[in-house]
Amino acid sequence: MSGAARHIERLVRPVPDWPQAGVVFRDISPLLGDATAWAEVVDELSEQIGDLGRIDAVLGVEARGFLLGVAVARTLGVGFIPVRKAGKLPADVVSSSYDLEYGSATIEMHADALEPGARVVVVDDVLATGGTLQATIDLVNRVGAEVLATAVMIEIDGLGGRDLLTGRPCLALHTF
Ligand SMILES: O=P(O)(O)OC[C@H]1O[C@H](OP(=O)(O)OP(=O)(O)O)[C@H](O)[C@@H]1O
Ligand SMILES: Nc1ncnc2[nH]cnc12
Repeated sequence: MSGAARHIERLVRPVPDWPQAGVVFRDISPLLGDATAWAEVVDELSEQIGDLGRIDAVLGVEARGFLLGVAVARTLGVGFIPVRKAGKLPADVVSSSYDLEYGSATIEMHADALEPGARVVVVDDVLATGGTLQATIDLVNRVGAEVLATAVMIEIDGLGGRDLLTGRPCLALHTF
């Protein structure tokens, strides 16, 4: 197990039956509060993304995807593009709706956020059903840019996320 995976195993708190019965919520708050562990997680994911070759930007999905995505973008020296829940971005947007482990949502990206042909990586904290990452890939495709890979700290096994995200690498530091 890598150093980052050990930190994730130790510092991500399982909360049973939240936000609804049957879901084990993986709370990253204790990990965010540990500066050394968080730095190692950000550095390890950034290194794996850096190995994929040149990228033009990192995308992250509101809200927890912002925390990791901004840190990874800064580490790699590329820009960060926010993908937000519906109704939050002020200029023209592209939208996509999806289902996740405990509900459904619509996400949006500014229509002019990416040049056609841009090569990006989408970063999030958790991969569960894959609905959020797949909807983000759809947004990127709609503006003519390319998702080289998706990258998460935590993959939740048994929810089909990895099977949904075929066609490009899906990096994950640890699986629960
Ligand atoms: O693979 P999926 O089934 O799509 O689930 C993963 C998504 O669920 C969580 O976000 P959530 O929508 O709960 O929003 P938050 O970041 O605002 O807490 C998590 O941060 C991922 O974005
Ligand atoms: N079980 C879970 N824990 C944390 N975030 C999630 N997003 C979707 N499912 C989740």
